[in-house]
Amino acid sequence: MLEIISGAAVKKLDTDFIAEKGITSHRLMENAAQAFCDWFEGEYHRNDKVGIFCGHGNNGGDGLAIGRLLWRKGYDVIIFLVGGDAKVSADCRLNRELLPDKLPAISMSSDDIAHMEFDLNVVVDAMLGIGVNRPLAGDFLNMVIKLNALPNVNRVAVDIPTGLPSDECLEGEAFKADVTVTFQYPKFSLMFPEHAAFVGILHVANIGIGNKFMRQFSQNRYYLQRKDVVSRHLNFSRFAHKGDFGRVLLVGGSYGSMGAIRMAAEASLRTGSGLATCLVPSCGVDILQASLPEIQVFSSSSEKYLSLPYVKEGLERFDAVGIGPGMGTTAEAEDFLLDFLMTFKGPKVIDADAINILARNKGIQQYLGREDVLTPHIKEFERLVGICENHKQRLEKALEFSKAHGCVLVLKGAHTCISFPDGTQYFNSTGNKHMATGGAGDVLTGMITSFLGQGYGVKNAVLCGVYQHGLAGEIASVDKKRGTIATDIIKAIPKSYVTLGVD
Ligand SMILES: NC(=O)C1=CN([C@@H]2O[C@H](COP(=O)(O)OP(=O)(O)OC[C@H]3O[C@@H](n4cnc5c(N)ncnc54)[C@H](O)[C@@H]3O)[C@@H](O)[C@H]2O)[C@H](O)CC1
Ligand SMILES: [K+]
Repeated sequence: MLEIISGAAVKKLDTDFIAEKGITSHRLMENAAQAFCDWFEGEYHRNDKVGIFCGHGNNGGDGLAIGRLLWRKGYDVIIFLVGGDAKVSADCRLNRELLPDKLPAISMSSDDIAHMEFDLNVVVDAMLGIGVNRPLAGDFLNMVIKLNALPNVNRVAVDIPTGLPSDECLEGEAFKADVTVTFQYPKFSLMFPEHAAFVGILHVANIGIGNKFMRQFSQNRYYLQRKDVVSRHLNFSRFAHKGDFGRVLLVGGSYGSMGAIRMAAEASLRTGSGLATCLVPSCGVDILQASLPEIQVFSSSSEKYLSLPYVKEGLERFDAVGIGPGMGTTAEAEDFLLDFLMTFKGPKVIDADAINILARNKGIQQYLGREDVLTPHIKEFERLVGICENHKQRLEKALEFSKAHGCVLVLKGAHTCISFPDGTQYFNSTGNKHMATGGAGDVLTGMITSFLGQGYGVKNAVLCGVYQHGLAGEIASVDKKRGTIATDIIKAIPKSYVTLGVD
């Protein structure tokens, strides 16, 4: 599991690593530059005009080494040196000295920054990295504003966009990257939605520092990747029958909002549940049976409202429950929900309106257990805990909530953050902007419920569910882009197993 450590710890991390390996800091910078170039070669052509904007610290040193390596590979490179007379770091100086004579390198005066015209296809930002310690001003600020405004260029940030602090929220301006190639581990602030427009697509480049070195700086924050998920999947024997894959119950729906529960149910089947049942008000029975013949439907006696007594006796037959999608927040829905949560003690995913209802109730702890998973998006989350100043505070409150209530909290969004009562937080690496579409959350509810029902422990169920939901979204959007809708994500769930090599 890849650690997300603080920017402040990186200096010590580097020192420990190079001491143990008996290499120089210059060698580590060369590794970083090489890792960047390996990625770059897969993305850009030799005839692209590449401008590399280098500062005076080690981020600038990376940029210079990148320039030298790309130039040797035959790329059309120009180096721009930004930062005037500021003190140059030792490795940055060494890389300035190593620049081949024929590789053009221009020192940018304030006047150049104001007036120079650029003819570039790719802008590589290596002005400032995680050493940034104040808002941008002067030459750096003017350069960033100018580069952000250039039309028709691809913008790539080295390690972190210039101006973004690694652990805090941005104050002032920063470079707006289309892609950020970050070294070794994603910096904490790259996970904040406020920074999405600056970070662009995130790529993590391995520069060879093993987890062993990172672990001593652990902050119990992890970046969830493919390799962490595959081994968490259960294997089923060829003699398995449908009961072995779990019976799940999806509870919710109301007049005009029956699609949400239908999507959750279909997602649970596509994730592998043996049997899926929906519990809905009776106005939903025909809709669900006609649109999803693979499920069973239980209904309350009421046309409009969910009720429990009718099914109370049969609840223990279900291995897991997903509750909330489309349920509404009426007083009737509230009575039903609270009664249901007190009755069914098995693992549950609590989503959407079920969260909104819990948010207006005091003492919600009594309704939540260690196998329960809440899946709010940001607005639902703030109904639970109050308005937050920024995402950093939201992440702190998510962890506090999980610890205080002993349940799992999945804060949805780009880099969905999963908080566990043991104090750990996991940030998801899959998914993209095309998943911001109505019903995507219902699909996630169905997927996590399915894994819980299949007998996955709660940690594995949530990590697999969140990662694979994002992966299915990526697969679905390959040929649909902004036309991707939630049912496309459901259809892509089987392919996500294929991609992971899980049968
Ligand atoms: N293990 C790794 O991840 C490695 C990362 N590397 C790269 O090194 C940078 C961090 O380098 P550092 O020298 O510490 O910091 P910067 O290059 O970001 O620059 C610091 C420099 O800038 C001054 N400064 C700070 N804020 C401002 C500002 N707003 N305006 C002007 N100047 C500012 C500060 O005082 C310093 O003088 C990391 O991001 C990676 O890119 C290495 O390659 C090795 C391995
Ligand atoms: K940078």
